[in-house]
This record gives sequence, structure tokens and C-alpha cells, in this order.
Amino acid sequence: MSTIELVGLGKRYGDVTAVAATDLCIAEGELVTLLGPSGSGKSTILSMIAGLTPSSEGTVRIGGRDVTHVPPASRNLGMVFQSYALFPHMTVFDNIAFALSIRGVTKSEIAARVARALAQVRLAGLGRRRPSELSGGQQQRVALARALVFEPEILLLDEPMGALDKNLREEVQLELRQLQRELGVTTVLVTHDQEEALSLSTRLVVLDQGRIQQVDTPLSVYQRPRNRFVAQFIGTANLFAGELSYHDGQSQLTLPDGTVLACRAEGHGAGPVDVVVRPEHVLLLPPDAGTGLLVEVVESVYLGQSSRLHLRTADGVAVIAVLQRQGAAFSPGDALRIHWQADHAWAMPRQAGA
Ligand SMILES: Nc1ncnc2c1ncn2[C@@H]1O[C@H](COP(=O)(O)OP(=O)(O)OP(=O)(O)O)[C@@H](O)[C@H]1O
Repeated sequence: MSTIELVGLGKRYGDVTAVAATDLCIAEGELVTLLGPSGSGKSTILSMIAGLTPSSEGTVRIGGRDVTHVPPASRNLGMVFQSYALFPHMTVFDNIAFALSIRGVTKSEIAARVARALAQVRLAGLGRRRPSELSGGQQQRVALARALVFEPEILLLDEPMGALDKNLREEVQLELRQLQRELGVTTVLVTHDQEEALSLSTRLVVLDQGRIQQVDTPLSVYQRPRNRFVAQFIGTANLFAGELSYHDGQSQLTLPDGTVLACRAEGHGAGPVDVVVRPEHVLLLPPDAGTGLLVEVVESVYLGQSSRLHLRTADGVAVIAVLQRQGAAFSPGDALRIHWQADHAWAMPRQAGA
């Protein structure tokens, strides 16, 4: 099992910087997800780790060894891509055995290794079937077995669940996480699916326009985003522009209408900030409460387990509140006040142009 280190790794296509010089260390046994909008460089980074795309600058190290100029087949990694590309005319066994047989591994060794890989993905006994005789989830697991049969140090997964429907996807995600933990194989995943990223990963790498915006645990990325982009890209974000100040060591936010509310800030001084508050952390008060920010109800949406309130401040800022409590009936036009606990309001330095 192995670490992955990217040192100043970048990729340019002519004038286009697909990936700016990137530093990233992935520890042994981690499952790290590259997350970002289309074109942000996720697949290019994965492909440079795999050795399929040559880098324009920088170094890739796997297990401490510089593999920047080592061909993909000698990097000891397993790969699974969205289109599993199983050979339809071959049995499951032969699909998994294929790459071993062209490398001259003996028949008895192949049989043992394929059987082990099939057992790892819980497909023991299905080796004689053809891909068309398997469900989508089973086909996906064959693709995974095909990657695991090499006993790779590193597993690279590019949208591996992309072709599965939602229920199956959740089932396969859980299995993948369990298997990855069991094997302790260092894994890099590319996905568009935020829930998948949040639920599977030890850490997330959030990318925008070929640059890393934040590397952190899913919880930290959600609760303590580094900037507006990350806050808005992961989950739903209520953003409040205001002035950060400190009083008796406590940070507070002053909104344009003069309302003062608590917030948390880390490592930056007083001045203009954007504060992010997640919908489940917005608390309501009656309009005559002596504190809080005055808002008007735009719409109240009943969702079964919860309801979602669309609100608007006097300055026209849209706010979403998700209420777990039932029976809170509000009508459009109702006046309310909102507030939050200091721990649930995260201040980020205002970026130029925001
Ligand atoms: N062969 C290529 N030639 C020129 N530009 C490329 C090439 N491959 C990728 N790019 C550009 O590099 C950038 C990053 O692409 P990449 O495929 O890594 O993004 P991504 O985040 O994986 O996107 P998606 O989520 O759509 O797969 C994009 O701007 C893309 O247009």
C-alpha cells in the first residue's frame, strides 16, 4: 500500500492551463475524492497519476518512488472508469484473467488470483457468466475485480458509479467503501456526485479552473469552506456579506442594515467578509424579538421529514431555512427574524470581485 505525492504537477494544452502547478499528499489507505465543476481538471489529475496523460511540469511519486516518467503498466495501479468496457464475448472469469494471461502469469496462479478478486467483490461463483447476464451493479464489480486482480498499491476510479441508477449506486458506494477499507488500498476517486464524495471520502479536494481550492475532510469542507466558491459548490449555502469585528475576543458580523450577529472566523482580521450559514442552521424568531435579522417569508415548502422556508431580507438577499420541526406554518409575506449560533456561521475573507 502506498502514498501518492504530487509536487508542482501541472498540465497545459497550448495556451490552456488544464491543471495549474498542484501540490497534494495522499496518505496510505486514504480515499481522496477530486470534486469540482466540469472542466476543473479532475480527470486530468487522475490521468497524470495513472501516467496516461504526460504532465507539463512537476513530479508524481507513488510510495516515495518518482514515477513521473514510468509507463502506466509499471506504476502498480488499478483503474476503473465509468464505461467498464468489459469484453461482451468473454466470461467474467476471462474478463478478469485477460490482462494476467497476456503477461504470462501461469494458469493456476491466474485461477487463484481471479477467484480471490471475485470473492473480494462478492461475485464468487459467477465467473462463468457473460457480462450481459449480470446486473449493472455486478458489471461494475467485475470492473473493480479486474482492477484488484493486480493487487495494486493504488486504485484510481473515474466516475465508477456514473452508469448506475440512484439506489444501486448507494449500495455499490457502501460496498466500495467497505472493500477499500478492508484492503487498505490508497484510492483516488473522481465524481460529480456530491453525496458520493461526502459519504465515501477521507478527504475532499475541491477544484476550480485547474486549481485546488480546498483540501479537507468532508465535514470541514462543508462547515468551514475556505471561500465562496467552495461554500456554494458543496451543499446549499446562505451567504451574508458584512463586516467582521472582534469584541472581547469574540468575532461578530455586522450586516449592512446594522444587525449584529455572532460568527466564527479563523486566522483573519477585521474587515469585509462573507459568512456562510447552512439552511439547517438558520434559527427563527418572532418579528418582534429584540434581536436577529428581519426577513420576509417568500414560500414555505413541505418536504415530509422537514420543510424548507424561502426567505428574503430587506436588502433582497435570498435565504433558505430547513426546519426539522413539524407544524410550523408560514405564509408568504409573514415577517420573521433569523439568527444562528456562532459555531454555525463561518466567516470567509471577501474575495476581490465577489
Ligand atoms: N486533450 C485536450 N486538449 C485540450 N484541452 C484539454 C484536453 N483535455 C482536457 N482539456 C481541457 O482541460 C481542462 C480540464 O479538463 P478535465 O477533463 O480534466 O476536467 P474535468 O474536471 O475532469 O471535467 P469533467 O467533469 O467534465 O470530466 C478543460 O478545460 C478541458 O477542456
